[in-house]
Amino acid sequence: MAGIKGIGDAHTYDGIVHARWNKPIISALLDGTLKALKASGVKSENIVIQSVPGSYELPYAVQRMYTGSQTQSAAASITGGMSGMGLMQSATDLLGGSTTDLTGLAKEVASGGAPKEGAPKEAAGVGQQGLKQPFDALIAIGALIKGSTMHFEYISDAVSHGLMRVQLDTGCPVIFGLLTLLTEEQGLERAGIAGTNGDQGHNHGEDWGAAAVELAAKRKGWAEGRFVE
Ligand SMILES: Nc1c(NC[C@H](O)[C@H](O)[C@H](O)CO)[nH]c(=O)[nH]c1=O
Ligand SMILES: CC(=O)[C@@H](O)COP(=O)(O)O
Repeated sequence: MAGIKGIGDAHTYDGIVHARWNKPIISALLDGTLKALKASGVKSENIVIQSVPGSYELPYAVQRMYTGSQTQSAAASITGGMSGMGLMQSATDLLGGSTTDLTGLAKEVASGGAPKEGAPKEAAGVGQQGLKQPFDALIAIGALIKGSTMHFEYISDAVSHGLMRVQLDTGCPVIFGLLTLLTEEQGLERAGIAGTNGDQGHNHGEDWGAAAVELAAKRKGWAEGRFVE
């Protein structure tokens, strides 16, 4: 692939779900992810952001988001669009009571950047017209910091396997934006906000956004038997 910039076109739909633990780290990672998506040409209105309490919830959330996007886009193509009905409204109606969990979670406008305190809050902007197609890629973002028990190991292992399972089961790329940290400092460095000025390290969110765009483009090519670099 000649370069990432520009390959995420106006028809690329990305879903992001982030945990709310370790908020400064998550906020920076989310900002970095959005920056990379937009730099590559993905439109803000085609990015849907959801939050969940903690990283353990990430596999379930991406799985349900993808299923919801498939249902939503199928219904939209049948009815010729669901104008006037917001994404989550229609997802709720279509998926019924079994998915009430996600519909109550916080949603943030992609252009608004970092997650704010006090989720849940009402949706605005992103996805209000409904998805015209299922997500091309999903990005799961979380920051696990090791404590003094085995909790960290169990969650890290479960989430890693869960996210892999979702992408292989659904065929939708799921970008692994889970930091498994021994210290908070490691997280600040990997979010690019370490040091006294808060600008040290490398923001891995930028890599995740770029990976999502690349996988979305390659996924489309592979589906048609086109193998380009
Ligand atoms: N300790 C951290 C958690 N813990 C919460 C779990 O992920 C989960 O939400 C809870 O067990 C309910 O199922 N989550 C993180 O993302 N980061 C942590 O450091
Ligand atoms: C990520 C974790 O599981 C961790 O923060 C939990 O801490 P602890 O093992 O001290 O309960």
